[in-house]
Amino acid sequence: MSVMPTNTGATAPAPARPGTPAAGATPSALAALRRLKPFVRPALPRLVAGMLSALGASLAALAIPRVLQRLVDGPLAASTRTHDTTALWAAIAAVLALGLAEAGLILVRRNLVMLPGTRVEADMRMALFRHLQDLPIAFHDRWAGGQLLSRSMSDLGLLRRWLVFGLLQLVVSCATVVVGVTLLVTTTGWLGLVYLAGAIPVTVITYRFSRRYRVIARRSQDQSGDLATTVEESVHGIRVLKAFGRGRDALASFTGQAERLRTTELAKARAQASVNVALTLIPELTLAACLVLGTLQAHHGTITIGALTAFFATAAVINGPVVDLGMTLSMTLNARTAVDRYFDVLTTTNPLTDPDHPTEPGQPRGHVRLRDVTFRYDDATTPVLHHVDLDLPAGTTTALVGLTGSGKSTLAMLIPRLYDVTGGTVEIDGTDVRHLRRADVRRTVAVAFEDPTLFSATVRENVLLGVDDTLPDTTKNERLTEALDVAQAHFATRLPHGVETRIGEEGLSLSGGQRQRLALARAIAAHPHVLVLDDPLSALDVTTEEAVTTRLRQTLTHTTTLVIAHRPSTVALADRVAVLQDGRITAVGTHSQLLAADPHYRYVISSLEDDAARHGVGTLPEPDLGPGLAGEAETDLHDDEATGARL
Ligand SMILES: Nc1ncnc2c1ncn2[C@@H]1O[C@H](COP(=O)(O)OP(=O)(O)OP(=O)(O)O)[C@@H](O)[C@H]1O
Repeated sequence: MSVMPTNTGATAPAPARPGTPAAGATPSALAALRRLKPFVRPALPRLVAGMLSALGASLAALAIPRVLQRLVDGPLAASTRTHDTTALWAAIAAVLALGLAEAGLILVRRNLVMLPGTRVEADMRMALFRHLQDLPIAFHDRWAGGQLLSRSMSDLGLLRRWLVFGLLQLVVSCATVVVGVTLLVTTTGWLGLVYLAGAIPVTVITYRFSRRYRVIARRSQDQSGDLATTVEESVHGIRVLKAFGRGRDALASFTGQAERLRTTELAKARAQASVNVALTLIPELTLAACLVLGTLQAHHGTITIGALTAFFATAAVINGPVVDLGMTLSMTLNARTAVDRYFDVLTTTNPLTDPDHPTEPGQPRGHVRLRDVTFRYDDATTPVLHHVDLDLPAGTTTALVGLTGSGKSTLAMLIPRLYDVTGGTVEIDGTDVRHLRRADVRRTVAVAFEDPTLFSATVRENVLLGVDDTLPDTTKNERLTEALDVAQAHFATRLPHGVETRIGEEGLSLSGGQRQRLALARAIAAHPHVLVLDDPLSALDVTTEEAVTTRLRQTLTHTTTLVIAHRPSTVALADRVAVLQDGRITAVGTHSQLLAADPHYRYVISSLEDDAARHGVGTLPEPDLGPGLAGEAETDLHDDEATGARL
């Protein structure tokens, strides 16, 4: 059994992932180039100067055969009679000067294009990262991390190499071939036309190659992205794979993907090799035909020996770019695929944007209201939340309780507008969150998730992530100390460098409970008016949880808090409890009221208690249910169990 994802892109042309056009649907090469304009424009002067240097170098190379022709037909022929070598030395000096000019111009070209190439790459990378930060969670739900990684790293690397080398090579090669062939045709007539005839098969072959190679290049770059995703997921989930002894499966799956990529790379190399053979053979065969014709012409005196020498010297200069055309073309097609893949992401529009005319937030109080809220995930057919009405008065703490999959986390994510509702409204202090700037909403609402993400940064930087940068250091320090204290994260001060200790990638060097407490501290340090806690204490032991709960209760007096409770003891934080059942709020009240009146709540709490008892973590003290109610709860539990609705 394979535990690793199998990516369809490995065997077929680019799969039509959401937001990923298939290879055939990509824009024309010219349109693809036009998309680069905003990034390339600042670098254009240097790129053009580099291109002119390269053209100059190429013209110098093409001028050498002309000098040779004059040398052979003039001074060289004369010197055999007069023994005067002055003109010979002058011609040698001219060839040397042209050779030096060519080398110098190549050096200038390299220096000119290196800087703008790296600039364009860096700018495009930053633009992509900025866009990824801006795109909503719904986008990130759909896109695999490895695909985004390969687009921002290897694709942009390909593009840079093409800009600093491939593009110039392409332009210079075309110019060299056009100027060279024109020279051949105008100076040698029929001989030049025979050489030009070689262009017909070259054009047909390169056209076919381009069509074929484009598809393979897209497949290869998509497969690299899939492979990067697999590496990322398996490194991320290395503990699970090891714990379940699934290393071999992971390796087998990875090997399969790597093999498919290898097959694609081989197909690429084969396509390139066959075009290279053709592009080497055709000019050579053409030259052989020209040699026969040229020799005959020289024999009949219709062409001078100097002109024939110049013809072959010029043809040798043209042959270089023609032979390299396969490589230049494949570089261009790889870059074009990279551009397509890059813009697949960059042109993904963000439906979750700031309004054109945002409402200016007044003095925030933290009153949250969900009115008739319905929500459906993009890729789902049915809504997760149905006509949810929930009022969270300012300064109150509400626990959200429900069976697994009932939609608690989804509801919580609507408050900071991580998703937009599909129906109804989420309001903060009477204003629809969609009418506020996202920055204003996120300044008002802080979130701590069950699965805490910590960044490769110091404890201080992680905890102060949501704190206004412009605040004075003393205020920031106070916030840090208070947040660590409330979250019972005092361990942070005992780390080797205290709060300045860098914590490993995603905080992996810390325990689950320690990471959770730092994530909680981060939410508290932001001093939000609304705090959303998605089961933030699940990894804590009973004693620590109790200490955190006590401190939170003291601190949250002025904060509107919605806490998702997976453990009965977390419910103790709340003034009141809202019950979510299959995406509907079915009851709101105090813990005791609900225990007394709501069978589903009793079932949920009893399930949570079972779960907590199994894991040896906190339960709520038994409230006075009154005669008969405890038994009722038990009956309901059995009823629910009978229907299979088990937590
Ligand atoms: N990104 C997503 N795309 C599509 N469906 C999703 C997505 N996230 C969650 N769901 C679905 O929405 C439903 C509610 O999920 P949600 O995570 O909100 O439930 P929950 O009550 O928080 O569950 P739990 O207690 O297990 O955390 C589930 O059926 C889930 O499969």
